Formats: sequence, C-alpha cells, structure tokens
Amino acid sequence: MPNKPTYRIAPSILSADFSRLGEEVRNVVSAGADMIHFDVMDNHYVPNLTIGPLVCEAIRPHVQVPIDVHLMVKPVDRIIPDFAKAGANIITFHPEASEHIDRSLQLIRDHGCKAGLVFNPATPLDYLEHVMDKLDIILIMSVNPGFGGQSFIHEALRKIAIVRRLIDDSGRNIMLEVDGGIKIENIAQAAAAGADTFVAGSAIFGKPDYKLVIDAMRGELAKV
Ligand SMILES: O=C(CO)[C@@H](O)[C@H](O)COP(=O)(O)O
Repeated sequence: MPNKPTYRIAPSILSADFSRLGEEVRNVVSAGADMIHFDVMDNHYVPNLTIGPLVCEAIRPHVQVPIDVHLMVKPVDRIIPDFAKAGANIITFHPEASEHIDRSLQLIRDHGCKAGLVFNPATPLDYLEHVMDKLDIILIMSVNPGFGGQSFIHEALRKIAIVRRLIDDSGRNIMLEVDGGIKIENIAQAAAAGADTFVAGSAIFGKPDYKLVIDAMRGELAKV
C-alpha cells in the first residue's frame, strides 16, 4: 500500500447484550467505533440463527455511523431490499450462497448500499475475477462463520495479502475487512497483511470498557 490507509474498527454486535442493544450500539460508537457490524445468520447457510431487518431498523436511529450487514444466508437476494430499507449502508454476502453473484452485487448497489463479497477460510478467491468493478468491500473471514469468540485462523493473513495486491492492482477504492478472532494482540498483523477494516466482537463487547479496547487497537494500528 503506497499511503497509510484509513483504518476502521467495526464492533460486531453478535457479542453485545441484546436485552439493551440500543444502549450498546450508542456506547460503542461513543467509544470510537467507525461502523457497526451486523451479523445475519439463517440456520441454513450457517448453523446459527440471529437477527434480521427489524433489528437493523430498530438500532438505526441510535447511531450515525454506517451499519455493515454481513449476510450469512442462502438464498441472498430476497432479503437485500429489506435490509436497505431498514437502514443498512453496506451489505456483504458469501459468493457460494448466491445463484448469480453479479446480479446480487448489482441489487445491493441499486438499493443505494455499498456491496461486497465475503470469503470463508476455505473459499477460493476465484469468485473475484469478474466482479472487481462492482465491489466496494471484500471481507476475509479469519474464522469459519457462525459464532463469535472463536480463535483467529492465521492462514487468513496470506489471503488478506493476496486480496490487498488484487485491490491495489485494480486501482479501485475497495475496503478490505477482516472478521473473526480479532484482538488487540493480533490487529496489527492483520493490518500489516493489508486489511484496513477490522471486525471485533468478543474482544470489545466482552470487556467492561469499550473505549479502552478500541483505543488500544488504534494504538497497535498506529505502529503498523
Ligand atoms: O461473522 C462472525 C462470526 O460468524 C463474526 O462477526 C463474529 O461475530 C466475530 O466475533 P469475534 O470472533 O470477534 O468474537
């Protein structure tokens, strides 16, 4: 990367206290979060069931920062308009969960959101080949999707580095996000590999002082 990138920290509300979600998202934004990461699981594409557009709509008035919706659902297309109406700003999905990747990306953009693809640890990057021009964000999973609190898979660093080169070669302004097991101790490694956007769930919501964690993460990023 020629210039120092703009780093973004995106707390995953999967680890928040759902009995007081409005307060949780307000607190984490006051603590310095750049966006809110919103994990949607359908008990079909992944073995867990979480939240949908109603919850996105409910938290929307509580925060001014972008809401980054990560769809772990199959099929993909029918839920996209509902999330756009609910106030999502970014919508990402897994390429193997969509019948027509190009169409799904276009659908997201047609609804006024930034669009992206998500790669599981074992998903090949070939899916990127014909759609770079429709991407605003690429999300590399550093755990297998479905649950918070898992350990970071180190092989993801190699994948991040490959995607960083592809993005730089494309000359496009595409965010490179990493998600899963991100902590104060490893955020700099992910940044050094080329990530600029960091999802962290348990590392932030698992601690009493969100600002202390976010500031410490920024401190580590400043050293990269
Ligand atoms: O999408 C997912 C899991 O499928 C993630 O967003 C997790 O919610 C991140 O949690 P931590 O690994 O940071 O606890």
